[in-house]
Amino acid sequence: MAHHHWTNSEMPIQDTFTSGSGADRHDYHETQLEDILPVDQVVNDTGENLENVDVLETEPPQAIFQRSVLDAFSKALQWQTRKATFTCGGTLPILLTPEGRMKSGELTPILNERFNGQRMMARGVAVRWGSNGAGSALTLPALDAGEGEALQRLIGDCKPATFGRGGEDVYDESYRRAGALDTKDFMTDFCPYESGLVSIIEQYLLPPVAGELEPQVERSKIGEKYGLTFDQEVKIHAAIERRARGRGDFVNSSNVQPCLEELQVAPATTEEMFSLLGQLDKLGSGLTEKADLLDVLAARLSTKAREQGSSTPSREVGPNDPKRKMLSCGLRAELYKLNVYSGPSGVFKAHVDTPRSDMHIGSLVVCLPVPFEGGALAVRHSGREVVYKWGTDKPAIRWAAFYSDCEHEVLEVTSGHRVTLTYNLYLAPGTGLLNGAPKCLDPPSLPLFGHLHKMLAAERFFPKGGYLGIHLAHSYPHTHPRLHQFVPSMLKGSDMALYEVVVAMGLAVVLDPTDKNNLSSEDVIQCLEEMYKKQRKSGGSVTFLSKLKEQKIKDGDLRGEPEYGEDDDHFDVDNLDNWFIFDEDERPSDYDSDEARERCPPKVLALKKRCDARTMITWLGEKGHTEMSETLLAYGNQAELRVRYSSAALIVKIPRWAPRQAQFGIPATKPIY
Ligand SMILES: O=C(O)CCC(=O)C(=O)O
Ligand SMILES: [Fe+2]
Repeated sequence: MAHHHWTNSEMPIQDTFTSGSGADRHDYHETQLEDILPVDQVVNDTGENLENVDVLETEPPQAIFQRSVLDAFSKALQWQTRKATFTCGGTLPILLTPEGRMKSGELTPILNERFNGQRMMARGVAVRWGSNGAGSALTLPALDAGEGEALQRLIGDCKPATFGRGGEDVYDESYRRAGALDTKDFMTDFCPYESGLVSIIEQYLLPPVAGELEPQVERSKIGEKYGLTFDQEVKIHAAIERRARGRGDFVNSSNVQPCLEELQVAPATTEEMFSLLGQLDKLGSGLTEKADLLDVLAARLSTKAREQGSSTPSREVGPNDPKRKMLSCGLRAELYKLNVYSGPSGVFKAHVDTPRSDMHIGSLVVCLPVPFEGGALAVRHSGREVVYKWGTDKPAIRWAAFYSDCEHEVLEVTSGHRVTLTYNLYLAPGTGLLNGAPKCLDPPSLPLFGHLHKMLAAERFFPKGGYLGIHLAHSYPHTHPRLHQFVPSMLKGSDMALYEVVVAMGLAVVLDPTDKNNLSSEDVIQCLEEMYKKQRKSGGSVTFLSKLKEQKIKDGDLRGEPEYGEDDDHFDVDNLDNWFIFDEDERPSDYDSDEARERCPPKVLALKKRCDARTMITWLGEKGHTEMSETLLAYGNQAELRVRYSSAALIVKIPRWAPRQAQFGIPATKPIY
């Protein structure tokens, strides 16, 4: 077969421009709207399937249909991000000029604009392979006969591609007919970060909280009612569900005790246990309602947690803790293989990729600009399918990413060569892998470090110590109703730099959301003081980060309480004294005292505490976003998706001069690093 390669005349520039906006951009098959709806929610135009006759009388069928479609859609957005978007893909057009490929760095903004803002590759993709002294190089798209020959060589140098079956790598042409190179045998200058692919995939495939990649537990009101953490709620549901199989709304009463024991909330005495069992199964029918059991378990678990107070298990996030997943907000793409599927019968039948670790969440396939026919990539999840048809007749890089548990398949390549790079996608702490990961960044190199160091080394700067509140420059979005704690790994740009510097200095710091009244959490000062004490005791900042994390995730954050001031609407913060029923001279020094509790509504006390905390803090900078912007996608009165942007501040404890002198008291003339 004569090798096909692109020439400049075949590929005029104008053509390249139009290829991105025409039909060619949508040549993958998109899921129909009906596919999104659970079967029982698909309603025909006449509304015949609807049970609710009342609605039928007052609303035209069309409106009912529309509403149910939108309802289902917004539900999907809310709870099933994971299912609604299981894959995404796109095109990176390669710009060819009459002179051939452009050199890197020659793209102009005008060209970008003409291309609908879509990113373009101005240069080809280079691949180098072969052993020492016998290496070859190739740039794709292949523009002349020489490059065409090099491509043939690359294909010839690939090894037959195996795949995993029954725990071992096997070669079976009826299942996979392809060639492959290992990462140790080739190099490429294609970079999924540089081209913007990783950011795009992060945006589409990473849910707001990566913990949602875990199987979803239907949210119950119970968690909120009893102030349970997410983990506690999951445990309760799991304990009950495991014993309720096939019994609808009930569990066998004989299962109540095992549930209580599993959650370590069983009554201490037999009498108590009997009374509890009697309470749950009043009729002695042998069946207990799930809802009742849920309530009892939740109540007992929450009481127990309260009794144990601050001695609850550490919330530290270790390297193997599943919470690490929740705190991840970035992706890392790791090059895995170069694959070649050649016509007429290159194929990889339906399979699921082997998970490489528990942080492995998906795969990225990048199809290099080599012409071929057939060879579509089909990706499936929950009975839905997206087919990427990439038979490239234009020099472009096509790509697709999908979750690990998606079945996928490369349909038969009928002619040409389908050359792909595959990447494993891993959850990572955040853009740039800054926080928590071994750092390549040296905080003293940040200009801020010098500034802050100078301040701390001056005796006249807070000689008696104090608290510094620094408003963050960016605001941070939250879409999860409960898991909206701030984590350092979310921080962007200058905020991240500030945080890194403060931590590197060994200062006690709290990352705290501020509400619309500009108030911090009520225990922010207490939290800083505890942290400072612990640091002094341990004699340094080595364990500092994990300590911070431990304290930062507070129960309130996990409880889904309206943390950001919604509830404070009833209180006029400036005139709080109207609510505060003590006289000036008889104010209790301790808000937690019994006296204070007796005479003040708890909300007022908490608010007062926050107001007072505020006056103890010296504030720097402007509050980033003065109001919470809320995007509300609501239809009817139930399902809604909210994105909240919240401001936050870093609150730093400045130690008194004496301890500070020991730490920072170097002469101002001496260079800092
Ligand atoms: O090359 C492709 O399109 C995908 C290959 C694949 O599924 C794999 O390597 O696991
Ligand atoms: Fe695969």
